[in-house]
Amino acid sequence: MTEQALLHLDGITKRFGRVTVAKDLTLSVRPGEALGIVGPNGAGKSSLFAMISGDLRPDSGAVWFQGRKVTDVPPHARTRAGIGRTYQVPRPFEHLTVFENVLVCAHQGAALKGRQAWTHAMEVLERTGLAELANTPAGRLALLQRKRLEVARALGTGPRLLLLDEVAGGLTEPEVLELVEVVKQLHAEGLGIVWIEHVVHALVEAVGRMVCLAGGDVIADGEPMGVLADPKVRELYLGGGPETGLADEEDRTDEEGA
Ligand SMILES: Nc1ncnc2c1ncn2[C@@H]1O[C@H](COP(=O)(O)OP(=O)(O)OP(=O)(O)O)[C@@H](O)[C@H]1O
Repeated sequence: MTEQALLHLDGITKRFGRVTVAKDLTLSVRPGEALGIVGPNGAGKSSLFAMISGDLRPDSGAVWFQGRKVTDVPPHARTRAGIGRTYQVPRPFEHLTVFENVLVCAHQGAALKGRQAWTHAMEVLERTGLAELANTPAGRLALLQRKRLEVARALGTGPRLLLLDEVAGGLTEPEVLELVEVVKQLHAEGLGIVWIEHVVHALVEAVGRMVCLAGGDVIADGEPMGVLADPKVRELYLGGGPETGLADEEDRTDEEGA
């Protein structure tokens, strides 16, 4: 199982004082799979990404990537190994151009040099719809472009696994749909994707499997509409949670209000 998985989290536990963000959590992602993660605020979703990327060390348990135990491997080495991530708040080099931002990631993350790095960076800008903005300083980008650049910077590192942390947050509906198309295309190209998102209908469009986290553990795992229909998910996440944009969720609210 571990050998076949792209990513395998084996019984990881992480506590911040009294707050448990992961409780003996086990989860696998297959090569080329697109997995969506939902869960209430503070469920431990971003902390999970931090433990996968190496920004945070679990108290116990192990992180495996492509059959190799990486629990003690530092973040930059995990990036080189093929784990690329975005951050909830985009962090580009504001004074560098869009192209230069991705080029830095190609150099540092993918270890590419010279023309190879240049070509790779341009390809990434094409794939993320940023080619026309290549010479624009990152600090001048609107939100959608900043989100796209965040994805482009992660792709610049040449990942096998792409971790997307709330990249649809704050976007308009047409912008969300544009982003979904980018993610679907990346998945079609064979990239493994794990996407944390509160804009649930975007996830439903883009992923084949969904996991709901609550209290540091997986409370549902399976086909997206099945997970969203799970009574535990409805109670712990959708009940008082954010807008999902899903028709049946609106129906449910109407029924409750009737
Ligand atoms: N470095 C830290 N030190 C102390 N507490 C932390 C730290 N990082 C996260 N936490 C706490 O852990 C809990 C889980 O945070 P996390 O950001 O992982 O949740 P989340 O599911 O991503 O939430 P959201 O959906 O709001 O982004 C929160 O209560 C948070 O305050």
